Parts: sequence; C-alpha cells; structure tokens
Amino acid sequence: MSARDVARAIDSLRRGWPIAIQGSGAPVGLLAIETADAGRLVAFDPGGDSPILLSAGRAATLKLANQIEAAIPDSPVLVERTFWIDFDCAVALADPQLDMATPMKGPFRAIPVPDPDVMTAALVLARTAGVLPAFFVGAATEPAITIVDIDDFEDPIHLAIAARAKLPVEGSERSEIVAFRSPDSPGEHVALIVGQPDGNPPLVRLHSECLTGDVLGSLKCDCGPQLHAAIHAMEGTGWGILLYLRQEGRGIGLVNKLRAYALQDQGFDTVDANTRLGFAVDARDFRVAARMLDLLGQTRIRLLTNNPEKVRVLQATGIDVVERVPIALPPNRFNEKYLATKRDRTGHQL
Ligand SMILES: Nc1nc2c(ncn2[C@@H]2O[C@H](COP(=O)(O)OP(=O)(O)OP(=O)(O)O)[C@@H](O)[C@H]2O)c(=O)[nH]1
Ligand SMILES: [Zn+2]
Repeated sequence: MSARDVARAIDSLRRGWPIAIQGSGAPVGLLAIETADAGRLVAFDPGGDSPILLSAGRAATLKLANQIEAAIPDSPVLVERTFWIDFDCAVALADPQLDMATPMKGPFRAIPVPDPDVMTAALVLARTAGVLPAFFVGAATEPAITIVDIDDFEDPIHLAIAARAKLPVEGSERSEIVAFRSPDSPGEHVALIVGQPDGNPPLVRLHSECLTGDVLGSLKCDCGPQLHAAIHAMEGTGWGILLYLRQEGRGIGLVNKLRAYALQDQGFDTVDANTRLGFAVDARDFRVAARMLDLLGQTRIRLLTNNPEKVRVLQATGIDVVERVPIALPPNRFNEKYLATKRDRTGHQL
C-alpha cells in the first residue's frame, strides 16, 4: 500500500466511506461518524455493536478518560457500544458543539484499546481530512492502508518548487512569490521573498493559514495584522522570506477551527476548545518550513515569532536560527483573551 492509498483514505473519510488500517494485527475497519449516516452505519455494522473511537480530549468531557493520561488529548479511547447508542447518539458523542443543546446522559464505558497504533493513525487521518476525530470501529471491508504509509504521508521530503514569479505587494514592491507543491497534500505552500538577498540571514516568518484573519479581517486573532507587519519588517530590514503555510486552524482545518470558535462562543478558551474537540492544542508540523527554506537555499535565518516551538523545530531540522525577533501588535477587545491565552498557556513569549 502506498501514499496513494492514504490519499484515498482521506478522500473516503470526507465522503463518508469506510476505510481500513493495518497495524501489527489484523486490519481494522473504520467509519468516520461525522460523514456517515444511519444507512451507512447499518451497512458497516449490521450487528449494531461496533465500538466508538474517540480521542482522549473528547472522552475527558464525557468523563471517560479514566484509562489514559488526560494530558494527551489526541490519544485514542474506545467506547463500548450499548444498544441505546444509535447513530444520532454517536453523532452527539462525536461533536461537542451539541453538548449544550443535548447534554450527554450516559453512562458510557471505556473499553481497552486493542490496536492503539491503528486507532492513533485513524485520529491523525481524521485531522488531516478535517473531520471530527470520531469513528465506528468494525471489520475491515476495504483494502487496508498500513501505518508506515501514514507516517510517510506527513514527510515534507516530497515537497518541490513548482513555480515562481515577481509579485509586488503592499509593503514591498520588490517581492517574488514561490509556490511549492507536494503530491501528498492538496494545499500549496507559498513563500514570499521580500527584497533581494544581501548576504545577511533573511528575516523569516512562518505564517499559518488563517482564512478568517488573513482574508476576512477577523478581529478574533492577530493573523492579518501580523502578516502585514511581517512584510513591512522584512522590507525595513533589507530582505526576508514569508512562508505562508497551509495549516489552517493550527493544523485542524477550517471547519474544525470554526467548531473551536463555536466552543469559544460558549466560554472555552482556544486551548480548551481544541482539546474538547479531541485535537492537540497545536497540530502543526513545522518541518515543512525547514524543507522550504532548504529548497530556497536559506538555512541561516532570523525568525520573527513569539512561539518557541517554531524555533525548536527549525533548529532540530537543520536550520540555524541565529536570532528570534519578537512580533507584537496591539490587542483589540476581541483578541485580548486569545493573546493572553497564548502567553499563559502555550508558552508564547513577548
Ligand atoms: N484551532 C484554532 N486555531 C486558531 C485559533 N485562532 C487562530 N488559529 C490559527 O492559528 C494559526 C496562527 O498561528 P501563528 O500566528 O502562525 O503562530 P503562533 O503559534 O501564534 O506563533 P507566532 O509566530 O508567535 O505568531 C492560524 O493557522 C490560525 O488559523 C483558534 O482559536 N483555534
Ligand atoms: Zn487568525
């Protein structure tokens, strides 16, 4: 089985078709709850007893995380399927947005996870597909993909430069855009080279896609202003490289980010919202940025960020970060709390 099968599996999850994953034991069948329906569930699980795979973060909200460390929100938890857990109940188990409207009654019982490697891989695939990390688990009906392929799939080694052109932008008329393509992912990462190399390490910014902030001018985050401030800083300092990474919502995708926003509307902060959905607080893989810099021939950089994790991963991937340059913008009344959470709970430095 190959990367092609992983791509097909991701497509299947979005379309509501079952997939199968092979770990060290027999292949396991999985049907994503979000995109399934009652009819598909019957076809997948005629006996009506397939357990439900959730992530620990979600299970903790359902008071089910007794078997695992609650500190790992994206590790797998298996829930016993009793006769009263029908399709609608499973949807409510999967989606925390419904908790307020339909409080979960339970009791739900966690059972041992027989193939933790397979279940963990399924949760990774759900995140990559941008669907809720929740599955019915049953017999494999499809050709199985192997765990090795899933690991390979996130490897940025397949990335290559696909096109480059001059692109004058607001803040820098002397810019060039470089598009990267990987056979593994539909979203194309982009670099904006601001100014001309001058012999000094470029000022680099890793900017993760934020449709709401970058395009719609959302006031809930600081992405839009940060993007423009970064270009101005690069122009001011001589030259720089802005890496626009297609990692919407810190890697959980637009739809799941908007679900996190809905939870924030209910009072949870950005960290707890991700966890309650069953995702890691930050699901991004910054190794792709190191690969892009390598392809651009720039492995000594100054990094514009408040996020120590970006510095750590770049350093570990062979990029020499000679300086971390802080980036701070004045808060507004809508993003004040978000910025404070980043400082207090995710180790952002200012
Ligand atoms: N899941 C989730 N993602 C969010 C939320 N708010 C913003 N984002 C995403 O967070 C990412 C923005 O992070 P960045 O500004 O690149 O990075 P950072 O970790 O804040 O680090 P800095 O370099 O210091 O800015 C984008 O992908 C946004 O879509 C949120 O509440 N939930
Ligand atoms: Zn944003």
